[in-house]
Amino acid sequence: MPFINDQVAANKESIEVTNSPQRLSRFTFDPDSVMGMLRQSIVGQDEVLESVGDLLHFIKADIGEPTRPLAVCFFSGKTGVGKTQLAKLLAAALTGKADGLCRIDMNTLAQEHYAASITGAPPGYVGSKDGDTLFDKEKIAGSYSKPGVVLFDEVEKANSAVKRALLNIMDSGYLQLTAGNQSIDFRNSLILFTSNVGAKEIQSYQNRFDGGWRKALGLKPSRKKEVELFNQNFKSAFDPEFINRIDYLFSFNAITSDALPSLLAISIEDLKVRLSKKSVALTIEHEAKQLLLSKYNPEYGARDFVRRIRTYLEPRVARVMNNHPLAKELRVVVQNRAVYVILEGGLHSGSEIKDKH
Ligand SMILES: Nc1ncnc2c1ncn2[C@@H]1O[C@H](COP(=O)(O)OP(=O)(O)OP(=O)(O)O)[C@@H](O)[C@H]1O
Repeated sequence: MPFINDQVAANKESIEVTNSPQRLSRFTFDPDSVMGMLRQSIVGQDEVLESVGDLLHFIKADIGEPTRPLAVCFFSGKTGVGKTQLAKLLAAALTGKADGLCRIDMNTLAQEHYAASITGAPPGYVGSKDGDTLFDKEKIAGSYSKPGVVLFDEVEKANSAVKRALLNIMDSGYLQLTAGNQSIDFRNSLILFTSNVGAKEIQSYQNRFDGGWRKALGLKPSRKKEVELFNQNFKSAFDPEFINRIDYLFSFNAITSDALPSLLAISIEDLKVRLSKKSVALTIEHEAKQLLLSKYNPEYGARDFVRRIRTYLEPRVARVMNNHPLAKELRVVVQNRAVYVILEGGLHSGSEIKDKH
């Protein structure tokens, strides 16, 4: 069965708009504003975002099957490329709450006996009467005007009992707890899975182009071969029953150096917002940005870059703030190939933090 995103792409040309009475969706989110926010926050994933736009319009129009979740999406890609970040931002935008996402880490459910935490304890066990599970029912249910959003992280690590429970959710929009007297309704939920499946194999294929004769000849990894590698690993990690119930497949790109300036800009903006709450303004000179950009190893994804910026820059800013409690404006500069945080106006003495890297 083709994925919905393929079908949408194929049908785009042929869909005709007819004059009809005004239709008001029960959902209050505006797909275009959500997309605007996502484009400002997620970098290097243009194809993914394009399909997210389709997904949002599909949900807003409320034309899905009423006996299934609103949509089932699978986010694939290597570590630290924005899968969880996109899930969190989507959840915040759709639910209107910063912590709107119900997140289940499948890694912790890898062993058979932990399956009870997803399906509820079997009769006779602790928790069986209450139907205790890892699910947050309110976040899953959402409300009449807001979808619920559920993320199953690292789904390939779930054991087969948990995967069977997931099939039920994807199929009928319900999870019957083992206790028997309770169920969880996912029919108003957007279901997201994340997985690193195939990422290692794609990375080692790409690494072959980093040196040797392939590099000398200017050869680049082929996208077709990468898709092939993903499909092989995807099919061996998941049963056809599972794959057939996925509506949207989002394949996240590795973060390349082209995306770094935008990623740096997002990190700086984020820091500035936090500093503004302490009445401090921050300016970062161009040379300092260039030096920060040079500290990236693409192997570890955007997460590594963002973490480096935080652990490199933020303690230096913090130290100057603590030493100068009245300082209102700070500047990040480069001198002798080292980053310094100084008080605006060049009050160097006692205000510099020397680059230790
Ligand atoms: N494409 C991106 N655009 C903007 N920020 C990103 C992107 N990718 C990663 N980040 C940053 O890196 C952090 C980690 O990314 P995220 O948690 O989304 O990784 P992931 O793809 O889910 O990886 P994993 O499979 O290891 O969970 C995010 O909190 C965010 O700050």
